[in-house]
Amino acid sequence: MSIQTDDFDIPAPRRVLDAAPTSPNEEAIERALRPKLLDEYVGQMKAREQLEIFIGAARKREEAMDHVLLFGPPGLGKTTLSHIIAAELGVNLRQTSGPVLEKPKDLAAILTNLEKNDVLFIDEIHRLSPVVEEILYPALEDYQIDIMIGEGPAARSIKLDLQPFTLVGATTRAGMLTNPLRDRFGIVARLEFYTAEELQRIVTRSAALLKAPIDPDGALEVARRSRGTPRIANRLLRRVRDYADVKGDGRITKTIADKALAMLDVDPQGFDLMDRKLLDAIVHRFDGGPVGLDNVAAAIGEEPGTIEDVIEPYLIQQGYLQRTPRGRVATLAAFRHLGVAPPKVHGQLFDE
Ligand SMILES: Nc1ncnc2c1ncn2[C@@H]1O[C@H](COP(=O)(O)OP(=O)(O)OP(=O)(O)O)[C@@H](O)[C@H]1O
Ligand SMILES: [Mg+2]
Repeated sequence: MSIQTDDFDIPAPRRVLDAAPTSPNEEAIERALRPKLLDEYVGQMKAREQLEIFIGAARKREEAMDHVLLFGPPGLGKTTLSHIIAAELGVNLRQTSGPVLEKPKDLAAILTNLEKNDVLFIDEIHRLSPVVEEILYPALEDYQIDIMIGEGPAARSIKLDLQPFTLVGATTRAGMLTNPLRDRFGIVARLEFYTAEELQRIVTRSAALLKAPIDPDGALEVARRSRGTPRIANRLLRRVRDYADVKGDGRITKTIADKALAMLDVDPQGFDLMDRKLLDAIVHRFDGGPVGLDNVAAAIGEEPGTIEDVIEPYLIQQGYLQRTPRGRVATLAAFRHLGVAPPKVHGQLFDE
């Protein structure tokens, strides 16, 4: 990638449409762009409506809110929402993640330090180890934990009371949560991909924060090509701003956005090389499918987990790909997108 970026000391990301943060620098910028209150949080009406009610009720009763599970593809605003929940409740947020909590005592230390009605945010909660998960159950249910004191024959278990608290768990893979854990969340919110209009609002807001002048059409162009994902929208905005500064007068117009995004290999559908590679493999190498996940993964040299969590969800939501019991199937839209004539006999899979 040859354009100048504001994080030029760090290698260019492998994928400009990567839904995960691509550098520590980017995480810092994200924090600055993160909405702080529910009112500034764009879209996700369903999740927001639910949360507004539960937050309001908890505040009124001065109680801890019920535990919340947030799930959805990366970059849709799970971490942002967890911060907002704590801010709206007017309590502290303690943040940790599944893989960081190696031993029960790691979690016990955090739990016993929580103050009344605090929010504990556990990111990647599907990666909690079973022994850690075990001590979470009574904590969630009765605000109590059992901890072991001493070792060997002298070891004994004691019960400790905790302050009431709210667990906010985030995951990209709700299917990987154990049933007992999933059952302990009173509020389950699934985050959806954003519409172009919602992303346009996010881009416009971010541009204002970055002091980058932008036309509504320019913002919409960035929005349309961001795979329905705010993190990507904010990243593309920064790249487009660089382009506007170097090749134009700094203003982000539709034309500038178009040119910058074409240079970044983001096509008008918002697909990037990885998306096209996946569709291409299914269409050309597997005749449109059905093909098993592992086979496509091997064909394009990508982890099956990445395909499943990061690449596929958007293609499925946009109607370019279907997950069937027999494997992945490219739709007519995918054939058209690649400019390939669909197979003649295509049965009901191609109902549109
Ligand atoms: N609803 C929203 N309105 C405005 N900006 C948003 C919204 N959701 C997310 N963002 C922006 O997108 C960025 C990424 O969001 P966030 O870090 O919350 O995603 P995430 O779902 O936690 O991703 P991951 O799965 O990788 O942890 C944030 O920095 C924020 O600026
Ligand atoms: Mg996150």
